[in-house]
Amino acid sequence: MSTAKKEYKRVTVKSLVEMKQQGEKISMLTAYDYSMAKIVDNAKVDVILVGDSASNVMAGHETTLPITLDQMIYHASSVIRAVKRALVVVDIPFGSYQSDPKEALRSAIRIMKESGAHAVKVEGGVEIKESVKRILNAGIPVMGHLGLTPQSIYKFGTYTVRAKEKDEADKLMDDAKMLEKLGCFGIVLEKIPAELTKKVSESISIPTIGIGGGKYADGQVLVIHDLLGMTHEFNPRFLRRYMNLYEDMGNAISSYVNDVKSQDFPSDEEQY
Ligand SMILES: Nc1nc(=O)c2c([nH]1)NC[C@@H]1CN(c3ccc(C(=O)N[C@@H](CCC(=O)O)C(=O)O)cc3)CN21
Ligand SMILES: CC(C)C(=O)C(=O)O
Ligand SMILES: [Mg+2]
Repeated sequence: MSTAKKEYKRVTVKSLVEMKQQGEKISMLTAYDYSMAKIVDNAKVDVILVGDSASNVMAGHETTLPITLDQMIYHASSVIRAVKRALVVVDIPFGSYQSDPKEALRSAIRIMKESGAHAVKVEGGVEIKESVKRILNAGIPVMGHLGLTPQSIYKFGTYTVRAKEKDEADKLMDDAKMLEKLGCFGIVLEKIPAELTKKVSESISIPTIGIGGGKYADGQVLVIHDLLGMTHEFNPRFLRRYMNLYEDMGNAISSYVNDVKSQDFPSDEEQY
């Protein structure tokens, strides 16, 4: 859209709001470890999310519920060591902010202090209003997350599209406006109709970041393992795969096994 794009040496929460004002779309991806974060940051992704999806893709759990605050801090510390440019946002995991605002602030402070992250993300709207306020009051930037909120999967039972009905859509709009008013710097909109994303994005001045939220979001986020094709049984419509690493890595590893078995590896040149 805009012609002369500004170069960002370091992306800050202010840069993201500026990008929205300039009509420059925001790119966001997950990373959970040092090596991957280095590649993602070098590719100039604007925001790196240390997502609680680590519970699925790193630990093999079925949902995001089991991952702990200590485990999130471990992932976030590894990512932070690699990152020079991106803004690093960390999911506060399930059970570390829902009980009360003081617990929420304690969890956010632990993440910031022990990992060196730049911001935190929490799921939900009016239900967690006081917690969001408390964290923001401590000077910690907060990103919201509305629509499909995986930490409350058992309330719904399925990962179907959210906010198709008017009452749910109205609540989402109210929640988005509330999060903006409180001072959040952005909101993830997961798996909701594109038209609702459009309405929300036009109604607030902070950027919306979609995952299955359609083309009108101010930015897009995906789980890195999905984009690279390392996950092969996860096939939602919103996912665009740029590689087939599950297959390619499998083939490379099979070749290694064959070379070891056939004594092709190591060769004379590969020994001392
Ligand atoms: N690998 C991975 N990628 C993700 O995007 C992701 C995770 N894990 N774990 C945490 C959450 C869960 N998320 C999800 C989970 C399922 C769907 C989904 O669309 N699932 C089904 C459809 C289910 C239905 O319609 O009932 C699909 O089509 O795969 C979307 C986002 C997004 N997050
Ligand atoms: C899918 C994104 C938005 C997320 O919350 C995660 O990766 O945990
Ligand atoms: Mg998450």
